[in-house]
Amino acid sequence: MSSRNTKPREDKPKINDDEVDGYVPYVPLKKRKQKIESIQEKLKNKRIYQPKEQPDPDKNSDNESNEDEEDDMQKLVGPQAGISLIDHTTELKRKHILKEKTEDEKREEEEKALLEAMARKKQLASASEIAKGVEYTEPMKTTWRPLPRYRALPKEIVEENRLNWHIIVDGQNIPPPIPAFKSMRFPEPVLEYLEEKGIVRPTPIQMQGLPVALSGRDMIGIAFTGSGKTMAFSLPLLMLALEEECKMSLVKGEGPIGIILCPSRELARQTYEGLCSLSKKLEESGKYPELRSLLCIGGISMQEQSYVLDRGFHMLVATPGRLQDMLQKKKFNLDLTKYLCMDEADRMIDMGFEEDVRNIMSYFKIQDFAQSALVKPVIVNVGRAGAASMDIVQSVEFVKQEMRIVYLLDCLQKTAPPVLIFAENKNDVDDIQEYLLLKGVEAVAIHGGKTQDEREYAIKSYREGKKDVLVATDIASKGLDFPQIQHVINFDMPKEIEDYVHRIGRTGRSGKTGLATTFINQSSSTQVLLDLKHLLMEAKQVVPKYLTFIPDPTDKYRKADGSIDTSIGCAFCGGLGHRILDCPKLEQQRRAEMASMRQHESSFGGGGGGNDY
Ligand SMILES: Nc1ncnc2c1ncn2[C@@H]1O[C@H](COP(=O)(O)OP(=O)(O)OP(=O)(O)O)[C@@H](O)[C@H]1O
Repeated sequence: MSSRNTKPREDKPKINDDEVDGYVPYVPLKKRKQKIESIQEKLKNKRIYQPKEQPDPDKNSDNESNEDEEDDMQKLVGPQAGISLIDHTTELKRKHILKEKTEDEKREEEEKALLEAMARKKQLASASEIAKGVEYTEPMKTTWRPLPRYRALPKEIVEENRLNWHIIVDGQNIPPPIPAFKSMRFPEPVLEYLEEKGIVRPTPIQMQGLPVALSGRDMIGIAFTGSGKTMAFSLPLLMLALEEECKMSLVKGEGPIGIILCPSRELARQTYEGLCSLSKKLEESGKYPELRSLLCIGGISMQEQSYVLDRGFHMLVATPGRLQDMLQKKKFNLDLTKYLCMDEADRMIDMGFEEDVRNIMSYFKIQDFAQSALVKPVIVNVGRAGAASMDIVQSVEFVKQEMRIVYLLDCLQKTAPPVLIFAENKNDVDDIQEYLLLKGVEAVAIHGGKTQDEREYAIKSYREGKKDVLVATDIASKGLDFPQIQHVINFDMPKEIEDYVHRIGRTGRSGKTGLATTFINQSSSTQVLLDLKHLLMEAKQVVPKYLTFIPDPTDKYRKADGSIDTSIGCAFCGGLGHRILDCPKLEQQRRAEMASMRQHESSFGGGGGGNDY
């Protein structure tokens, strides 16, 4: 009989009480606990990069015929066929192919087909590697391994610990979560650095993500904003760089050992600075060698970093466009590169960097490197992708368009500084800053129209507490970590709920609470307001009346007890107020793809120019 049956369930995981004592786990989403298995199942279908399915030699002929059907489906739909998946599904409906099924079954099947086709399309294998037919099937080897006492933990205890920390995993031979940095075998200076930063215990994504990445396994990490993902991918890179440098010192023309790709310059700089501080700490101890990092983003010249380039460098933090440019110019190569991390990978693809990322992949030569971006990947999920942090109080207010700027001043009184104000367009950002300056508020602003120097000045002075308010477009919403932001004000509701989650996620970080105020009015799109309503419900926040009056198409998915299965939402964009089949973002992407195909056809078609063999 298991101990679970004989004594009351313990809140604390069973590993080592010294290590976990006092650990306060993340506030759970109630449903997740109850539905852990069903979520795991859904995770497999989520819109994340999935490895190419390996052919199964044991497959029987039935399966083969299924595969044929799937292949046929692939040929029939998608951009290459010129028929969208949505149109294809509509056509299927028209032909009554799904006639015998219940409404729910039909919807599930349609969603599944859509997701599977998308996952196939999303593989990030480099074109040239595919052409060469190179296949990598084994994960990278590192010398790191969990301490013997963790390796010896029985499977049931490991699973129970994951459950208690709300960690969901998927994949083969996954290392156990480890609840203490010390037990992860980091060098003493790294532990000191973490302690100085107030980072005493790993967050759940770090407990599980670090052992996975340190073991050299490919990983897809999903966790909500502000939960410490940066450390989860920076520390393994640092350790790999250290291992390689200790084996053989890097010289001019060598490196990087690993790359972190970021969707914005600001995020890249923040991650780069973190790596530099960690390396400095190691070197200053006198026990470890110098590890060099290079920042490769638009707006800064490589000349400035000639010291690093002249000596070879271990770690590279870059934005995709600039990295591709540097590779083309042969400023460095990826011959020694073993580690690639894409921070906010889905964002990067959304922002149109997919082609750049594919090109970057084609510069990898190391045999052990992934052919399709991921080999036997481990999925680590802590919190629904796209869920808001439970440490944020979300206030949504109906404010007329023309009243917003004046009302901002009242809003600023709600908390002490620092305050971050988001607006969708650059002109609004400029107007708000100007207005606040006139009213004597110390405000700085950033948006894509500002020079790199202006952007850096704004971020630096705000981060150092010299300015009370930062006004920004979404440029500052992704991953930027400002200490202690008290209040985020959304001057407008962003077009997508994902952006809303990123924006408000600038507060309520590292276990602290924060406030987010959002102005809504008739100009906000109905779709995003519905998503917002469901997000507020999920996070147990007050739902303003205005939102409850909007006709809600998800009512049809409501169960007998009145509740909605909020753990599902849209599997494409994460919005809870609609399903994937009605996803506006997917529709937008489909249009963009069709437009780009037409453009492609018109630039290549009919020219009779011959092939470039
Ligand atoms: N284990 C920890 N304990 C306490 N604070 C931590 C811990 N790990 C990271 N932090 C701090 O929490 C803050 C947020 O971390 P980070 O920026 O990595 O979050 P994130 O998950 O990447 O968020 P986002 O999704 O917004 O990018 C940082 O200031 C970081 O120093």
